[in-house]
Amino acid sequence: MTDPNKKQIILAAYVGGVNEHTLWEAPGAGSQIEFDTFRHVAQTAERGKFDYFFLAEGLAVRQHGDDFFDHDIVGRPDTLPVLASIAAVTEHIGLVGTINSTFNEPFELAREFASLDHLSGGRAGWNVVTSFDAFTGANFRKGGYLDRDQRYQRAEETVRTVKELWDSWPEDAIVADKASGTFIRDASVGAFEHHGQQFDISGRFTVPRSPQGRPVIVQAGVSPDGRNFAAANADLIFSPFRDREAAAAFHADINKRVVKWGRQRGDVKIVPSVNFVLADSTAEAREKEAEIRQQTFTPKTVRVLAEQIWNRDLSDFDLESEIPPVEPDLESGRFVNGRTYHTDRNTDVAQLREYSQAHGGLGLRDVFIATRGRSDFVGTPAEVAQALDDFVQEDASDGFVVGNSVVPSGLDEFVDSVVPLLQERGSLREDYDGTTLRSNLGIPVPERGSTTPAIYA
Ligand SMILES: Cc1cc2nc3c(=O)[nH]c(=O)nc-3n(C[C@H](O)[C@H](O)[C@H](O)COP(=O)(O)O)c2cc1C
Repeated sequence: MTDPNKKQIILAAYVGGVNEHTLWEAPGAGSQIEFDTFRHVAQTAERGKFDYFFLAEGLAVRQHGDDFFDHDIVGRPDTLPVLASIAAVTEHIGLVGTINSTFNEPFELAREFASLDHLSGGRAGWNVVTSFDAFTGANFRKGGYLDRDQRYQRAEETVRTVKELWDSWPEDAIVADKASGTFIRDASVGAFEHHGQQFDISGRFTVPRSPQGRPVIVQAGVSPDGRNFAAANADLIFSPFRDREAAAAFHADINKRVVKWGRQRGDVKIVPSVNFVLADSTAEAREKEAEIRQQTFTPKTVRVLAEQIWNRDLSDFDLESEIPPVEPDLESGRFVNGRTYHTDRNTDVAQLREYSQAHGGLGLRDVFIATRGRSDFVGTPAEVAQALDDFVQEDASDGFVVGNSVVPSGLDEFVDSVVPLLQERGSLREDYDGTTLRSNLGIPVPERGSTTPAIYA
């Protein structure tokens, strides 16, 4: 039974594509691109009454020297066809896709998500990202990679324009009266006009108002600009803050910004990305988690991560037994093409050396195993259910985007063992109460024509 005195936990199932957290060689791991993989995760999540199924987006293949990461190719199919196919084999679960706002036109985005909303009966959501892969822009004729303020300027106007397009059809525009031969009530439906800094467009929008009116808007990005953009424009934030203290600080900060931008506290739900390890006893779960870290940091992965930090070829060094005794290359262009490097390379290397020395001269691989890639919720199902519940009730978040290192079968045990305990605790629905993603999330449909404050205007 849901308990009216408790916050209800939002749950999403995450398929992020293959990266160093995905144990693609594990016995339970399947293809990262075949339909059955996505179907399995989505249907399992729906069995667990999750709010939505969630896909990340990677638009460029990461490169390492002259080599590329084969993982990226087999783990990043295009988001929208996957979600549309999943709409056909699920009934209730929301379908949220990550799409970059720099490289797409509002007209295309509005059409795609409104169409998904129609096909799924009101279950579509768009995770608006601006991307941290600077080299992504090289794939596109227009847009390129923009500075952060420009990226968010474009994101804001893109989202505003998309909402205008979604709102261009009134709910009652289609009459479809066979007797009189009247299909559309008023010949002006769908008319739009937007004249802004980024877009100067006018015409007729081609997709009638969709079941949610406006599909759910999600955001991921944590700079002050990203936070303001989300606070003013989004319904939900996909957050990277999984540590309780950092998550609570982020939750409080976002809610302050939400109020600053004229909305109500709680209008923007925050869901961090988390993973879990379950076993019959705490000790067993910890052992299993340590084993996963051993498997995660394969020699190949360690070398790529190290070369990303050092920004140079490290093939002459034995990373099993030493920390490379060379300094990072601060001058050359990026040796590993992937995520923009945000922290200071010298500081990162100094910290790795310090940890190694403090622990009897560990090699780099063991330092990574000891310090990185820890799972967030480790224990028995009862321990994990309690920890998840406390996290939400104490306002560190409003729910979780749950991922697992084994795709697609990793989610099964969570749904079979943790979900019933959350339901028993009164923090998770026993069945879907709404028919749309918005109604299940408790996020009302904004009034047609309503606007959000413009931060970058
Ligand atoms: C939790 C999280 C997930 C993200 N997922 C994606 C993604 O799937 N694809 C992508 O291109 N960018 C993704 N991003 C990148 C963000 O869109 C953003 O560009 C990046 O965090 C830098 O933004 P910031 O300057 O506001 O921090 C993600 C960011 C976060 C924090």
